[in-house]
Amino acid sequence: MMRRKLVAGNWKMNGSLATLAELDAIAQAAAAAPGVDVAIAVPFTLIHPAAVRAPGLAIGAEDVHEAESGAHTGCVSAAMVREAGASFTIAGHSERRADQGETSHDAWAKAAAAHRQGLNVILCCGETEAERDAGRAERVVQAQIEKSVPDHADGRWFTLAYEPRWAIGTGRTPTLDEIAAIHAIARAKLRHMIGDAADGVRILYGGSVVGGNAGDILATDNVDGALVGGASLTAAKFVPIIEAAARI
Ligand SMILES: O=C(CO)COP(=O)(O)O
Repeated sequence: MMRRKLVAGNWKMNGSLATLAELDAIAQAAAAAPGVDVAIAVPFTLIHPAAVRAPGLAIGAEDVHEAESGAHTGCVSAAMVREAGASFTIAGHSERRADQGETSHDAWAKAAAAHRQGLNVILCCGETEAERDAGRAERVVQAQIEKSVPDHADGRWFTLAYEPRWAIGTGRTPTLDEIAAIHAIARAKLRHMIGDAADGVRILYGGSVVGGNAGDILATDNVDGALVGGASLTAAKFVPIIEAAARI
């Protein structure tokens, strides 16, 4: 099955109204790459101005609360980010697992809540360095997928991102064979859970993706795109990744 490549940025807790100017050149590059989908998740406060500034890009949230509304001080619902202009959200990012103690079950509940509001979802999984060193990477990822992928997930709204924690922000990446191995296992696990719909689900790789390694990573079996942190913050770094995807 042919899956369109998706290059997604994740600004994390970075960016400001001033840096939204980066979106202009990113939107231009996206328009010049009609075969590639381009998306950027930004802090809640930037969703609306980003969506207004770059209507040609998919703008998303980095997290949503699992409840629809209520007494959850400081939290933001899927309906709120959708109203602000988000078309998708990330769920289960490893930084939220580490910093906020989120579990795979939480990620599942957030993904389901986002889908109920019509948002697309990029759900993250990935092992720690200790888990990889102990030879447990495959089992950890399988267990995370088992617990966090909603039953009715399909490629129209659901994307999986494999982000080994030790590769995030470190400049270190797994080998292409290691990436291919985890992505194949993730695809098989999805197939076991959601059947043929698994063939339509994009599986992104994330962790130290930059212009220089994007071409090789994006050409790896079962890698349908990238989830990019640091290199998504400026057009100068992000556009070469979009261009690499367009050449595949
Ligand atoms: O966590 C990531 C994207 O969600 C990856 O971050 P870096 O690209 O900065 O390693």
